[in-house]
Amino acid sequence: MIEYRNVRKVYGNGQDAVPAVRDISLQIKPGEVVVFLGPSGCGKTTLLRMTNKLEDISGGDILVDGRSIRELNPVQLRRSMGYVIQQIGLFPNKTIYENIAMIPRVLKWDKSKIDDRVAHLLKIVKLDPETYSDRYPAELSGGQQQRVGVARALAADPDILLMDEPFGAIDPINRDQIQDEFMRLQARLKKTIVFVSHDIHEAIKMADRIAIFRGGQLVQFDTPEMILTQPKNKFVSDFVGADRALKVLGLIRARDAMNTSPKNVIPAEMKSPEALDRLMEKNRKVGIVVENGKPVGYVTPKLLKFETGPVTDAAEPFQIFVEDDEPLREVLSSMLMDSMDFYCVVDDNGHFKGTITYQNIQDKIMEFYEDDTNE
Ligand SMILES: Nc1ncnc2c1ncn2[C@@H]1O[C@H](COP(=O)(O)OP(=O)(O)OP(=O)(O)O)[C@@H](O)[C@H]1O
Repeated sequence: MIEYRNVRKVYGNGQDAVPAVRDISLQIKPGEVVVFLGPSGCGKTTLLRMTNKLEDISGGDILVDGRSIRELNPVQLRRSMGYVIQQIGLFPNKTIYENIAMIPRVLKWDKSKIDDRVAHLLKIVKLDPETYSDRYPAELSGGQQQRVGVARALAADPDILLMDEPFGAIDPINRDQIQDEFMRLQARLKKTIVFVSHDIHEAIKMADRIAIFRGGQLVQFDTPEMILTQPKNKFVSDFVGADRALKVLGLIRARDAMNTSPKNVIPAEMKSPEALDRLMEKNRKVGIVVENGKPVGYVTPKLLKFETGPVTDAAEPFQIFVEDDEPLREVLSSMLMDSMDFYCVVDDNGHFKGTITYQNIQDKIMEFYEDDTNE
Protein backbone atom coordinates (compact mmCIF):
# COMPACT_ATOMS: atom_id res chain seq x y z
CA MET A 1 0.00 0.00 0.00
CA ILE A 2 1.29 3.45 -0.93
CA GLU A 3 -0.36 6.43 0.64
CA TYR A 4 0.25 10.01 -0.50
CA ARG A 5 -0.81 12.48 2.21
CA ASN A 6 -1.04 16.14 1.21
CA VAL A 7 2.19 15.80 -0.75
CA ARG A 8 3.77 19.00 -2.04
CA LYS A 9 6.87 19.76 -4.04
CA VAL A 10 8.34 23.15 -4.76
CA TYR A 11 11.46 23.45 -6.91
CA GLY A 12 13.72 26.43 -6.16
CA ASN A 13 12.82 29.16 -3.69
CA GLY A 14 11.74 32.76 -3.37
CA GLN A 15 10.76 34.37 -6.66
CA ASP A 16 12.05 31.39 -8.65
CA ALA A 17 9.94 28.86 -6.75
CA VAL A 18 8.08 26.42 -9.02
CA PRO A 19 5.24 24.54 -7.33
CA ALA A 20 5.37 21.21 -9.19
CA VAL A 21 3.07 19.12 -6.95
CA ARG A 22 0.30 20.74 -4.89
CA ASP A 23 -1.31 18.95 -1.99
CA ILE A 24 -1.80 15.48 -3.49
CA SER A 25 -3.60 12.84 -1.42
CA LEU A 26 -4.32 9.39 -2.79
CA GLN A 27 -3.94 5.73 -1.84
CA ILE A 28 -2.71 2.88 -3.98
CA LYS A 29 -3.82 -0.58 -2.91
CA PRO A 30 -1.53 -3.64 -2.92
CA GLY A 31 -1.53 -5.35 -6.33
CA GLU A 32 -3.11 -2.36 -8.04
CA VAL A 33 -1.87 -0.69 -11.24
CA VAL A 34 -2.33 3.06 -10.96
CA VAL A 35 -1.46 5.26 -13.93
CA PHE A 36 -0.49 8.87 -13.30
CA LEU A 37 -1.77 10.63 -16.40
CA GLY A 38 -1.65 14.21 -17.56
CA PRO A 39 -0.08 16.72 -19.93
CA SER A 40 3.60 17.57 -19.86
CA GLY A 41 4.64 19.44 -16.72
CA CYS A 42 1.63 18.42 -14.61
CA GLY A 43 3.91 16.94 -11.91
CA LYS A 44 3.42 13.20 -12.47
CA THR A 45 7.13 12.35 -12.76
CA THR A 46 7.97 14.47 -9.72
CA LEU A 47 5.36 12.62 -7.64
CA LEU A 48 6.73 9.27 -8.83
CA ARG A 49 10.33 10.25 -8.06
CA MET A 50 9.35 11.42 -4.58
CA THR A 51 8.01 7.92 -3.93
CA ASN A 52 11.50 6.40 -3.96
CA LYS A 53 13.20 9.55 -2.65
CA LEU A 54 14.86 10.49 -5.91
CA GLU A 55 13.27 13.87 -5.08
CA ASP A 56 12.77 15.28 -1.60
CA ILE A 57 9.28 16.04 -0.36
CA SER A 58 8.59 19.73 0.36
CA GLY A 59 5.46 19.03 2.42
CA GLY A 60 3.09 16.23 3.44
CA ASP A 61 4.18 12.62 3.57
CA ILE A 62 4.31 9.35 1.63
CA LEU A 63 3.69 6.11 3.51
CA VAL A 64 4.70 2.71 2.19
CA ASP A 65 2.99 -0.14 4.02
CA GLY A 66 2.19 2.32 6.79
CA ARG A 67 5.74 3.65 7.23
CA SER A 68 6.71 7.20 6.36
CA ILE A 69 9.43 7.22 3.73
CA ARG A 70 10.94 10.14 5.64
CA GLU A 71 12.15 7.56 8.17
CA LEU A 72 13.51 5.17 5.58
CA ASN A 73 17.02 5.03 4.21
CA PRO A 74 16.86 6.09 0.51
CA VAL A 75 19.16 3.31 -0.69
CA GLN A 76 17.16 0.60 1.04
CA LEU A 77 13.90 2.18 -0.08
CA ARG A 78 15.04 2.20 -3.73
CA ARG A 79 16.10 -1.44 -3.51
CA SER A 80 12.64 -2.34 -2.28
CA MET A 81 11.01 -0.73 -5.33
CA GLY A 82 11.76 -1.67 -8.92
CA TYR A 83 12.20 1.41 -11.12
CA VAL A 84 11.82 1.44 -14.90
CA ILE A 85 12.32 4.58 -16.96
CA GLN A 86 11.86 5.50 -20.59
CA GLN A 87 15.58 5.93 -21.22
CA ILE A 88 15.95 2.38 -19.92
CA GLY A 89 19.12 3.25 -18.02
CA LEU A 90 21.00 0.03 -18.75
CA PHE A 91 24.75 0.22 -18.25
CA PRO A 92 26.20 0.11 -21.77
CA ASN A 93 29.50 -1.49 -20.76
CA LYS A 94 27.87 -4.29 -18.77
CA THR A 95 26.30 -7.38 -20.28
CA ILE A 96 22.59 -8.09 -20.02
CA TYR A 97 23.40 -10.63 -17.30
CA GLU A 98 25.41 -8.08 -15.31
CA ASN A 99 22.73 -5.43 -15.69
CA ILE A 100 20.02 -7.70 -14.28
CA ALA A 101 22.30 -9.19 -11.60
CA MET A 102 23.27 -5.81 -10.20
CA ILE A 103 20.93 -5.59 -7.19
CA PRO A 104 21.11 -9.31 -6.32
CA ARG A 105 24.92 -8.90 -6.27
CA VAL A 106 24.65 -5.89 -3.97
CA LEU A 107 22.40 -8.02 -1.78
CA LYS A 108 25.15 -10.67 -1.79
CA TRP A 109 23.09 -13.51 -3.18
CA ASP A 110 24.90 -16.77 -4.08
CA LYS A 111 26.19 -16.94 -7.65
CA SER A 112 23.97 -19.93 -8.46
CA LYS A 113 20.88 -18.16 -7.10
CA ILE A 114 21.72 -15.10 -9.22
CA ASP A 115 22.25 -17.26 -12.33
CA ASP A 116 18.87 -18.90 -11.84
CA ARG A 117 17.12 -15.60 -11.20
CA VAL A 118 18.61 -13.89 -14.29
CA ALA A 119 17.66 -16.83 -16.52
CA HIS A 120 14.14 -16.91 -15.04
CA LEU A 121 13.64 -13.17 -15.49
CA LEU A 122 14.90 -13.20 -19.08
CA LYS A 123 12.43 -15.98 -19.83
CA ILE A 124 9.49 -14.15 -18.33
CA VAL A 125 10.23 -11.07 -20.44
CA LYS A 126 10.43 -13.36 -23.49
CA LEU A 127 14.18 -13.18 -24.13
CA ASP A 128 16.16 -16.40 -24.49
CA PRO A 129 18.82 -16.45 -21.71
CA GLU A 130 21.30 -18.44 -23.87
CA THR A 131 21.13 -15.87 -26.65
CA TYR A 132 20.99 -12.65 -24.67
CA SER A 133 22.80 -13.03 -21.32
CA ASP A 134 26.25 -12.22 -22.67
CA ARG A 135 25.25 -9.51 -25.09
CA TYR A 136 25.67 -5.78 -24.45
CA PRO A 137 22.68 -3.40 -24.48
CA ALA A 138 23.72 -1.87 -27.83
CA GLU A 139 23.30 -5.31 -29.42
CA LEU A 140 19.57 -5.34 -28.57
CA SER A 141 16.64 -3.46 -30.13
CA GLY A 142 14.93 -0.68 -28.15
CA GLY A 143 12.03 -2.98 -27.28
CA GLN A 144 14.39 -5.76 -26.15
CA GLN A 145 16.37 -3.30 -24.02
CA GLN A 146 13.14 -2.18 -22.40
CA ARG A 147 12.31 -5.82 -21.58
CA VAL A 148 15.71 -6.08 -19.89
CA GLY A 149 14.83 -2.88 -18.01
CA VAL A 150 11.68 -4.59 -16.71
CA ALA A 151 13.63 -7.78 -15.84
CA ARG A 152 16.18 -5.73 -13.93
CA ALA A 153 13.48 -3.89 -11.98
CA LEU A 154 12.02 -7.26 -10.96
CA ALA A 155 15.41 -8.77 -10.01
CA ALA A 156 15.06 -8.65 -6.23
CA ASP A 157 11.31 -9.38 -6.42
CA PRO A 158 10.13 -6.02 -5.06
CA ASP A 159 6.46 -5.60 -4.13
CA ILE A 160 6.34 -2.22 -5.80
CA LEU A 161 7.29 -1.16 -9.32
CA LEU A 162 7.63 2.48 -10.31
CA MET A 163 7.50 2.93 -14.06
CA ASP A 164 8.09 6.28 -15.77
CA GLU A 165 6.81 6.15 -19.37
CA PRO A 166 8.56 2.79 -19.67
CA PHE A 167 7.31 2.03 -23.16
CA GLY A 168 7.31 5.62 -24.45
CA ALA A 169 10.29 5.26 -26.77
CA ILE A 170 9.13 2.04 -28.41
CA ASP A 171 7.38 2.11 -31.80
CA PRO A 172 3.56 1.71 -31.63
CA ILE A 173 3.36 -1.92 -32.81
CA ASN A 174 6.02 -3.20 -30.43
CA ARG A 175 4.64 -1.01 -27.67
CA ASP A 176 1.23 -2.62 -27.96
CA GLN A 177 2.81 -6.06 -27.78
CA ILE A 178 5.07 -5.27 -24.82
CA GLN A 179 2.08 -3.72 -22.98
CA ASP A 180 0.07 -6.93 -23.54
CA GLU A 181 2.95 -9.08 -22.31
CA PHE A 182 3.49 -6.85 -19.33
CA MET A 183 -0.18 -7.09 -18.35
CA ARG A 184 -0.05 -10.90 -18.63
CA LEU A 185 3.01 -10.86 -16.39
CA GLN A 186 1.29 -8.56 -13.91
CA ALA A 187 -1.74 -10.88 -13.75
CA ARG A 188 0.68 -13.48 -12.34
CA LEU A 189 2.97 -11.26 -10.27
CA LYS A 190 0.36 -8.89 -8.79
CA LYS A 191 2.85 -6.14 -8.02
CA THR A 192 1.76 -2.71 -6.84
CA ILE A 193 2.54 -0.53 -9.83
CA VAL A 194 2.73 3.23 -10.23
CA PHE A 195 2.96 3.98 -13.90
CA VAL A 196 3.51 7.44 -15.42
CA SER A 197 2.08 8.06 -18.86
CA HIS A 198 0.74 10.86 -21.01
CA ASP A 199 -1.01 8.42 -23.34
CA ILE A 200 -4.71 7.91 -22.61
CA HIS A 201 -4.80 4.65 -24.62
CA GLU A 202 -1.99 3.20 -22.56
CA ALA A 203 -3.66 4.35 -19.33
CA ILE A 204 -7.01 2.76 -20.26
CA LYS A 205 -5.29 -0.46 -21.19
CA MET A 206 -3.00 -0.82 -18.18
CA ALA A 207 -4.71 0.87 -15.26
CA ASP A 208 -6.95 -0.43 -12.53
CA ARG A 209 -7.30 3.24 -11.65
CA ILE A 210 -6.13 6.40 -13.37
CA ALA A 211 -5.05 9.56 -11.55
CA ILE A 212 -5.37 12.59 -13.84
CA PHE A 213 -3.23 15.59 -12.94
CA ARG A 214 -3.26 19.18 -14.04
CA GLY A 215 -0.81 21.85 -12.92
CA GLY A 216 0.39 19.76 -9.97
CA GLN A 217 -3.14 19.00 -8.75
CA LEU A 218 -5.14 15.80 -8.82
CA VAL A 219 -8.24 16.32 -10.95
CA GLN A 220 -9.82 12.84 -10.94
CA PHE A 221 -8.82 9.46 -9.51
CA ASP A 222 -11.05 6.72 -10.82
CA THR A 223 -11.36 3.52 -12.82
CA PRO A 224 -10.91 3.82 -16.60
CA GLU A 225 -14.66 3.18 -17.02
CA MET A 226 -15.55 6.09 -14.75
CA ILE A 227 -12.98 8.40 -16.34
CA LEU A 228 -14.45 7.65 -19.78
CA THR A 229 -18.11 7.71 -18.90
CA GLN A 230 -18.15 10.23 -16.08
CA PRO A 231 -15.30 12.68 -16.62
CA LYS A 232 -15.35 15.08 -13.70
CA ASN A 233 -14.93 18.24 -15.75
CA LYS A 234 -14.14 19.63 -19.18
CA PHE A 235 -10.39 19.24 -18.67
CA VAL A 236 -10.79 15.49 -18.16
CA SER A 237 -13.25 15.03 -21.02
CA ASP A 238 -11.00 17.04 -23.36
CA PHE A 239 -7.98 15.04 -22.23
CA VAL A 240 -9.79 11.76 -22.74
CA GLY A 241 -10.84 12.89 -26.21
CA ALA A 242 -14.03 13.33 -28.20
CA ASP A 243 -13.99 9.65 -29.14
CA ARG A 244 -14.56 8.42 -25.61
CA ALA A 245 -17.48 6.18 -26.69
CA LEU A 246 -15.00 4.36 -28.94
CA LYS A 247 -12.52 4.09 -26.09
CA VAL A 248 -15.24 2.54 -23.92
CA LEU A 249 -15.46 -0.15 -26.60
CA GLY A 250 -11.85 -1.02 -25.84
CA LEU A 251 -12.76 -1.67 -22.21
CA ILE A 252 -15.86 -3.83 -22.49
CA ARG A 253 -15.37 -7.52 -23.31
CA ALA A 254 -17.55 -9.63 -25.59
CA ARG A 255 -18.73 -11.66 -22.59
CA ASP A 256 -20.22 -8.51 -21.02
CA ALA A 257 -22.38 -7.70 -24.04
CA MET A 258 -23.28 -11.12 -25.48
CA ASN A 259 -26.66 -12.85 -25.50
CA THR A 260 -26.14 -15.92 -23.34
CA SER A 261 -29.35 -17.71 -24.30
CA PRO A 262 -29.91 -17.31 -28.03
CA LYS A 263 -33.05 -19.00 -29.35
CA ASN A 264 -31.50 -20.27 -32.57
CA VAL A 265 -29.28 -23.05 -31.21
CA ILE A 266 -29.76 -26.36 -33.04
CA PRO A 267 -28.39 -29.55 -31.45
CA ALA A 268 -26.13 -31.51 -33.83
CA GLU A 269 -28.28 -34.67 -33.40
CA MET A 270 -31.27 -32.98 -35.05
CA LYS A 271 -32.31 -33.89 -38.61
CA SER A 272 -32.45 -31.13 -41.21
CA PRO A 273 -36.28 -31.08 -41.69
CA GLU A 274 -36.77 -30.74 -37.95
CA ALA A 275 -34.15 -27.97 -37.82
CA LEU A 276 -35.96 -26.18 -40.66
CA ASP A 277 -39.24 -26.37 -38.72
CA ARG A 278 -37.49 -24.99 -35.65
CA LEU A 279 -36.12 -22.00 -37.60
CA MET A 280 -39.51 -21.28 -39.19
CA GLU A 281 -41.34 -21.60 -35.90
CA LYS A 282 -38.94 -19.20 -34.15
CA ASN A 283 -38.80 -16.98 -37.22
CA ARG A 284 -34.98 -17.21 -37.44
CA LYS A 285 -32.86 -16.76 -40.56
CA VAL A 286 -29.85 -18.60 -39.14
CA GLY A 287 -29.42 -21.54 -36.76
CA ILE A 288 -26.25 -22.32 -34.81
CA VAL A 289 -25.38 -26.01 -34.82
CA VAL A 290 -23.80 -27.02 -31.52
CA GLU A 291 -22.01 -30.34 -31.04
CA ASN A 292 -20.43 -31.35 -27.71
CA GLY A 293 -20.79 -27.79 -26.49
CA LYS A 294 -18.98 -26.30 -29.50
CA PRO A 295 -20.52 -24.30 -32.35
CA VAL A 296 -19.68 -26.38 -35.44
CA GLY A 297 -21.48 -24.36 -38.11
CA TYR A 298 -24.60 -22.51 -39.13
CA VAL A 299 -27.68 -23.45 -41.15
CA THR A 300 -30.20 -21.30 -43.01
CA PRO A 301 -33.64 -22.30 -44.42
CA LYS A 302 -32.00 -22.31 -47.85
CA LEU A 303 -29.27 -24.72 -46.76
CA LEU A 304 -31.80 -27.01 -45.04
CA LYS A 305 -34.54 -27.01 -47.66
CA PHE A 306 -33.69 -30.15 -49.63
CA GLU A 307 -31.75 -31.99 -46.93
CA THR A 308 -33.11 -35.04 -45.12
CA GLY A 309 -30.04 -36.20 -43.15
CA PRO A 310 -28.38 -34.86 -39.99
CA VAL A 311 -28.24 -31.10 -39.69
CA THR A 312 -24.43 -31.27 -39.52
CA ASP A 313 -24.39 -32.34 -43.20
CA ALA A 314 -26.17 -29.15 -44.20
CA ALA A 315 -24.16 -26.80 -41.96
CA GLU A 316 -21.60 -24.33 -43.24
CA PRO A 317 -18.57 -23.64 -41.01
CA PHE A 318 -18.18 -20.29 -39.24
CA GLN A 319 -15.33 -18.18 -40.58
CA ILE A 320 -14.89 -16.15 -37.41
CA PHE A 321 -15.34 -16.81 -33.72
CA VAL A 322 -15.14 -14.18 -31.02
CA GLU A 323 -13.26 -15.04 -27.83
CA ASP A 324 -15.22 -14.09 -24.73
CA ASP A 325 -12.49 -11.74 -23.49
CA GLU A 326 -12.16 -9.88 -26.80
CA PRO A 327 -12.79 -6.12 -26.47
CA LEU A 328 -15.91 -4.87 -28.24
CA ARG A 329 -13.76 -2.52 -30.32
CA GLU A 330 -12.25 -5.51 -32.13
CA VAL A 331 -15.62 -7.29 -32.42
CA LEU A 332 -17.22 -4.23 -33.96
CA SER A 333 -14.31 -3.74 -36.29
CA SER A 334 -14.70 -7.32 -37.65
CA MET A 335 -18.46 -6.81 -37.92
CA LEU A 336 -18.02 -3.69 -40.03
CA MET A 337 -15.75 -5.59 -42.45
CA ASP A 338 -17.97 -8.62 -42.66
CA SER A 339 -21.52 -9.43 -43.67
CA MET A 340 -22.37 -11.65 -40.66
CA ASP A 341 -25.23 -10.29 -38.50
CA PHE A 342 -23.84 -12.03 -35.43
CA TYR A 343 -20.84 -13.89 -34.14
CA CYS A 344 -20.62 -16.91 -31.86
CA VAL A 345 -18.74 -16.15 -28.65
CA VAL A 346 -16.52 -18.98 -27.39
CA ASP A 347 -14.23 -19.55 -24.41
CA ASP A 348 -10.57 -20.63 -24.47
CA ASN A 349 -11.59 -24.21 -25.28
CA GLY A 350 -13.92 -23.26 -28.13
CA HIS A 351 -17.06 -23.89 -26.08
CA PHE A 352 -20.15 -21.94 -27.05
CA LYS A 353 -20.93 -19.11 -24.63
CA GLY A 354 -23.40 -16.96 -26.57
CA THR A 355 -23.91 -14.74 -29.57
CA ILE A 356 -23.13 -11.11 -30.17
CA THR A 357 -24.80 -8.68 -32.56
CA TYR A 358 -24.36 -5.04 -33.44
CA GLN A 359 -27.48 -4.33 -31.36
CA ASN A 360 -25.95 -6.06 -28.29
CA ILE A 361 -22.90 -3.79 -28.62
CA GLN A 362 -24.99 -0.67 -28.95
CA ASP A 363 -27.18 -1.64 -25.97
CA LYS A 364 -24.10 -2.16 -23.81
CA ILE A 365 -22.68 1.25 -24.72
CA MET A 366 -26.03 2.88 -23.95
CA GLU A 367 -26.03 1.16 -20.56
CA PHE A 368 -22.70 2.83 -19.76
CA TYR A 369 -24.01 6.23 -20.72
CA GLU A 370 -27.34 5.76 -18.94
CA ASP A 371 -25.38 5.25 -15.72
CA ASP A 372 -23.65 8.48 -16.63
CA THR A 373 -26.82 10.56 -17.00
CA ASN A 374 -28.43 9.02 -13.89
CA GLU A 375 -25.67 10.38 -11.66
N1 LIG B 1 14.68 19.69 -11.27
C1 LIG B 1 13.76 20.62 -11.50
N2 LIG B 1 13.98 21.92 -11.21
C2 LIG B 1 13.04 22.88 -11.40
N3 LIG B 1 11.81 22.61 -11.88
C3 LIG B 1 11.52 21.34 -12.18
C4 LIG B 1 12.46 20.27 -12.02
N4 LIG B 1 11.88 19.11 -12.40
C5 LIG B 1 10.63 19.43 -12.80
N5 LIG B 1 10.40 20.76 -12.68
C6 LIG B 1 9.14 21.47 -12.98
O1 LIG B 1 8.11 20.88 -12.21
C7 LIG B 1 6.91 20.77 -12.97
C8 LIG B 1 6.47 19.31 -13.01
O2 LIG B 1 7.43 18.52 -13.72
P1 LIG B 1 7.31 16.96 -13.94
O3 LIG B 1 8.54 16.50 -14.64
O4 LIG B 1 6.94 16.33 -12.69
O5 LIG B 1 6.07 16.92 -14.94
P2 LIG B 1 5.53 15.72 -15.82
O6 LIG B 1 4.06 15.80 -15.68
O7 LIG B 1 6.18 14.47 -15.45
O8 LIG B 1 5.95 16.16 -17.27
P3 LIG B 1 6.55 15.30 -18.49
O9 LIG B 1 5.46 14.42 -18.97
O10 LIG B 1 6.93 16.37 -19.48
O11 LIG B 1 7.72 14.56 -17.94
C9 LIG B 1 7.23 21.35 -14.34
O12 LIG B 1 6.79 22.67 -14.36
C10 LIG B 1 8.74 21.26 -14.42
O13 LIG B 1 9.23 22.27 -15.25
